[in-house]
Amino acid sequence: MLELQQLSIGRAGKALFMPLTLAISRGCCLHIQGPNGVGKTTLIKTLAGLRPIQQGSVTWLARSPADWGDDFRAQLHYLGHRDALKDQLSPLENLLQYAQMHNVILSEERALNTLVRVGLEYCIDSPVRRLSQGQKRRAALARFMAFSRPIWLMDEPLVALDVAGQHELGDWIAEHLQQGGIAVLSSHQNLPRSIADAQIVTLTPCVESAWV
Ligand SMILES: Nc1ncnc2c1ncn2[C@@H]1O[C@H](COP(=O)(O)OP(=O)(O)OP(=O)(O)O)[C@@H](O)[C@H]1O
Repeated sequence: MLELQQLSIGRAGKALFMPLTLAISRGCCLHIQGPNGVGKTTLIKTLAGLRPIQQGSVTWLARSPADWGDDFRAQLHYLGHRDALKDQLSPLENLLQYAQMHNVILSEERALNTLVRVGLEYCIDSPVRRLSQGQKRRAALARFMAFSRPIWLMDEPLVALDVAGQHELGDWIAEHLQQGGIAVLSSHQNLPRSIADAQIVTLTPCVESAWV
């Protein structure tokens, strides 16, 4: 279970949204909603361990990210606004290099199968700089599918995907949930039907001024 207890995060010393307390069980998807600038991206980055927690706590399986240490990063896949791909490398090279950087054994056969599954069969060997935005997003999502990690954190994952791709992504997330994973995502759009029953949290802008 991923638990947030009275979690407050901020920018420039100011809390962004009212403290958040919630629990996400295995097999569940959390859809983070809220107006522009309320802090959805910042929250997801914080859950990914990319930004500090100012107040409150986050625990995964009852241990804080600090307790997990370096092992915490291995519990999750993170997709940000940028697809974090190397432009000069192909989707296949990106995927294999990503696995190597994370000390994961990934055979070329499995990497190829994954890229076919995400719809990149015709551009497996093209440099990423020649791909469309939607193809880049699919290449980034291939990481999630190539090797299993229990926590999927996705910031606006539907952006740039065509309608079919949005439904495919919904199906991939639903499959991940069926396997006992959890997913936390932000989206201004309605979620695809296969994950439309996601738990929703709407961030409320914090009107109070600053940290104590
Ligand atoms: N690099 C930065 N430095 C300082 N403040 C920032 C930075 N990035 C974002 N912010 C501020 O942090 C707040 C939260 O931004 P964030 O991107 O998390 O919001 P969001 O809810 O994801 O917004 P949107 O729906 O527009 O994507 C905003 O008020 C923004 O101005």
